[in-house]
Amino acid sequence: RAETAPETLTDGFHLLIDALKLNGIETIYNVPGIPITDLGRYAQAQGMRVISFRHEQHAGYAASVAGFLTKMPGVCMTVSAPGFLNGVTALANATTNCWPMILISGSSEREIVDLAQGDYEEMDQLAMARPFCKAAYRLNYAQDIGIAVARAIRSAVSGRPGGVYLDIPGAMLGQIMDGEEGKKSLVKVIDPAPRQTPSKESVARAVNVLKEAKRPLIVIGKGAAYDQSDDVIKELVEKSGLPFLPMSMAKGILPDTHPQCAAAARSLVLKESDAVIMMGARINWLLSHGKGMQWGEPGSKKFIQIDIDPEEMDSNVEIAAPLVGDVGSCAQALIDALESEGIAPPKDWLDQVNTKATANMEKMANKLQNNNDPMDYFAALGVIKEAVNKRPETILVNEGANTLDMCRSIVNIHKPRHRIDVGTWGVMGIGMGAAVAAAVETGKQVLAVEGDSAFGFCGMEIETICRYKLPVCIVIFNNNGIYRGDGENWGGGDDPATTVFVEDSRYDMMMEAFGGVGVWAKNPDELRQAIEEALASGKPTLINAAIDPAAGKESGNIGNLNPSSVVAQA
Ligand SMILES: Cc1ncc(Cc2csc(CCOP(=O)(O)OP(=O)(O)O)c2C)c(N)n1
Ligand SMILES: [Mg+2]
Repeated sequence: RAETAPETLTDGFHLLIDALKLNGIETIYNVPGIPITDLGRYAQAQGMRVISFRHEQHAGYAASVAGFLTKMPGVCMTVSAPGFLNGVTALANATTNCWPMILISGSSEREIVDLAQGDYEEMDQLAMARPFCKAAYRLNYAQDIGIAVARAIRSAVSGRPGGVYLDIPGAMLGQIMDGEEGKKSLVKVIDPAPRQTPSKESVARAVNVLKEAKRPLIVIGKGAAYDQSDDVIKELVEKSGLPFLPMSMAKGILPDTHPQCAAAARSLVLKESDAVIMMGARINWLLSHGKGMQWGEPGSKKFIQIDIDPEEMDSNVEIAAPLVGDVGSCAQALIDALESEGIAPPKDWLDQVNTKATANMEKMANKLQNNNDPMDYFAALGVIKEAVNKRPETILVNEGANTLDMCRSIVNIHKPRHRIDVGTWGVMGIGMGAAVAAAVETGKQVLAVEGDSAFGFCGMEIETICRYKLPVCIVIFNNNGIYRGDGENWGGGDDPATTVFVEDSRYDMMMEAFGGVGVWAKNPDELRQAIEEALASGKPTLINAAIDPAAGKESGNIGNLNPSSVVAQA
């Protein structure tokens, strides 16, 4: 009797993994649990990297940062209901930052959810996800997995990137189908984020604005960093001769030490410029909505805005020349048009900016060299600055208030996408997920500069960092409290409710508990030594840098966003 070949079968578990791998997705950031634990095991068995965290919010932050770094959607996988909800913060943050990620959550069967019959971790997750993401899909049948994953990838990366939710009821994973049929059902996405070129008229309009400008400026946003058109952006900046102002996560597309970098003369260029090219940068709260005294007289400048989303135009201020398209295509179109128009670089203006920037940098340099005891932010950041200048390949992760604001303006970045921070929302707790993703996706050394309060949002993930032996050096700026230590209650007195932080918390001992290197650094020399050893060894390290609790300002540079009470002042 001829042996009949055993029928090859596949199932939802394996089709989902095959669909992700077919589209070049090799990593899953997750917290295992019912009903997705086996999905993670099978993914590992099929050669995927499955990085398991202690909390889904940080797995989600890692997935979103992976999206920012790779232009492919980072994948976060969670259990139902509470695990899903923990992931939604990261999904919403990804959508706000325009970073591509896919949150895949196990869920309950529809017939139980729709009759609210009280399933294990029951929730109508698809409905809950919709307000916080770009697109949300549910998979009911294994044969739809190919097209669903394709749609999720395309939704995440096409146009303005963002978060996508994919709901997978547990039973669907167990559905079987013929192996060959299964293979045929898979879809490899073709050109998921097509280049979008601006119209000729829009380019001509922008060039006309630049022709009349005496003091033009380019503001480069994280959307430009995401686009990975680094060479074209550099060419546009250098051929046009314009000063450029990099937003926080756009630092490094051109090095902060570039002669046209206006970061150290930010107030001058925002106030005095008469034409501003916004390149992948939204005119939102981070730029005071384009209004107020920092922008000079109302109506004193014309905006050219490069954005992939036409609806971003006029969101806050009138845009004289909208350029709709991806950053690379728009920058190239401007280079070609400027060349044919022969517009001369604004030399006097650039000299004026340079003079101001140089003077400001000299003033700052003097502040960085101090041995105040206790150590202050300036001295500690002077050490961080040196370390990154010495190893420009290091990826800097940064969060906090003073720790964030001062690090952003003091520590130079020399390479694109080598600074990852709190993004558009200013979210605390992004640090450890970002550090894991940066290390996993790039293989590079990561230096995470954390406020002590910010670290508190994600500190348990140091166990994840140690478990995977990732090259991450965490420096906690420990001023014993949120914002500026806790002057009013510092030392706490007797009432524990008013003592926000323990004086001299020993975060370094936490790291030792998980097999990492822990150091308590109380002055710049100890900090320098500890960082040097960590970056040389690549070992997971946590340096607890003691910072003067009286240093810094409440809420760093954004205290003015706080509402004030008239009654309280009465
Ligand atoms: C999820 C979330 N919850 C609260 C907040 C509000 C906040 C902004 S900055 C910050 C902590 C600042 O203290 P830290 O010690 O990190 O830094 P430093 O000034 O150097 O002492 C908080 C709590 C935000 N942004 N996100
Ligand atoms: Mg603090």
